[in-house]
Amino acid sequence: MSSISRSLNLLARSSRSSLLRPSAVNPVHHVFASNKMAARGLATAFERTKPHVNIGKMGSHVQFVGFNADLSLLGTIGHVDHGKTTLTAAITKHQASKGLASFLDYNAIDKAPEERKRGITISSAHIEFQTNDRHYAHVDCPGHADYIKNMITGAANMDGAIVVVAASDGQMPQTREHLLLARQVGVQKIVVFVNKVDAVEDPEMLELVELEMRELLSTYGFEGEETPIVFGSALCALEQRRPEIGAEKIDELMNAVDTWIPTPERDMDKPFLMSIEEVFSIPGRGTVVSGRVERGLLKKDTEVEIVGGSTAPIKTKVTDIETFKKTCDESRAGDNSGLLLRGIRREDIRRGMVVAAPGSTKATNKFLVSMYVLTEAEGGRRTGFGHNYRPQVYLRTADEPGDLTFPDGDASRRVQPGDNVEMILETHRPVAAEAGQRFNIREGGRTVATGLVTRVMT
Ligand SMILES: Nc1nc2c(ncn2[C@@H]2O[C@H](COP(=O)(O)OP(=O)(O)OP(=O)(O)O)[C@@H](O)[C@H]2O)c(=O)[nH]1
Ligand SMILES: [Mg+2]
Repeated sequence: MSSISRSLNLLARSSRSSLLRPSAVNPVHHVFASNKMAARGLATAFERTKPHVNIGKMGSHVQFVGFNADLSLLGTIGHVDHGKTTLTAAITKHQASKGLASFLDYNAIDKAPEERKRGITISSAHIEFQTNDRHYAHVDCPGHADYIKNMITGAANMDGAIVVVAASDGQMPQTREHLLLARQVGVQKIVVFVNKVDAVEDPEMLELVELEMRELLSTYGFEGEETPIVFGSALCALEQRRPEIGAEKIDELMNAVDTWIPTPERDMDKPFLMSIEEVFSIPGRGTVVSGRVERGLLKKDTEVEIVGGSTAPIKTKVTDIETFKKTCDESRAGDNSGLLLRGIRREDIRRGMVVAAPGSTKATNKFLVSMYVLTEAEGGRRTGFGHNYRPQVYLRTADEPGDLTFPDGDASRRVQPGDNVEMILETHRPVAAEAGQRFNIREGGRTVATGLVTRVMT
């Protein structure tokens, strides 16, 4: 058995590593995990070993070959009565006329009130449509706390959202609340649909709504200046009247969504990243790091960076790769690999750092995060916590002391088990993480909260 193999065997025996992976610790019931919309997230994990598994599951959607690779998850958000459900129905109707969706009428989307009361808001999510470029799963967002919890703790990331704002009212309290919600569930890109333009006479009113929306988007950390804004009438589109503000505007909206919201990349297509679980020194050869490859592909004799621990990455080259006890020329997403690093001393490397394609990730220690705080029944704390809470943060294989504060600095505020909360997380040493990264907060052997990085702050 070669020396790298020995390291990998040790790795396999160390249950510590896999146990601490966010997905494994997460005791929260994932509604999303059983949902079709999680298909993309799950598929990336399954694809490599069972390439056919998802196709059978698609049922009536078998015609959408490559479903999982390019499925984007979208949501409609916005103030009550501004037209979210009407717009969703109008989109399915318009795309259905091109053979790109099945039409769902308003009532099929707007589920029964008792269902809402029980909080099964996710069941309204079985909306799908295609554009010329993409396949979308769509949620008519309820803005319910359970839903936010599912998005924070679940496997699926929402790729983008359409915020609907009625031209007749302009932005309203829930417009703001839902933008915050979108940020909390990790949405990075938003498209605005200014609805009900049929009910507005004065073009200056539309300009005002646009101005206000751009400002509001920037306030919530979205790209207010560049965000596409489409003016139209969902009702006209649904009733097939006045195509210049109806059907044509749905086309414009679909175009905006296709171009502004990035296509989710498959793990294999992303830049290489492996979070280090173990570090070994092999006499006569050098330092080997091992772990599970999260994304991308690495060939032998390629330059990489070791990121984490400090802000400056360590540049090195991988001179040998071993996967599943065999020396090989490459390592790819899903593999457990050992990588031999040129000219690196063992003491310079620690578990929790990542091996990444040069320039693809940075180490930071300040993040805006969303968290779901576990209840005692879910294994969490009995009592809440407040400003300056200092737990242990588990992010990928990193395990760092952290400091949690409220963005508004309110030292009197407390978070209770069962809450969704937005906080600023500062880790003692910088860690490699991007928006969308999931992590866990633990203290005294229990998981206190599970979270999602929504913005990198430094
Ligand atoms: N004039 C006009 N009315 C519209 C338009 N779009 C929607 N409406 C009307 O606005 C009302 C609310 O529309 P919904 O689609 O239910 O609004 P919603 O945002 O889903 O509302 P909630 O789910 O209750 O938050 C309905 O009476 C719609 O017919 C439009 O383009 N023009
Ligand atoms: Mg609605």
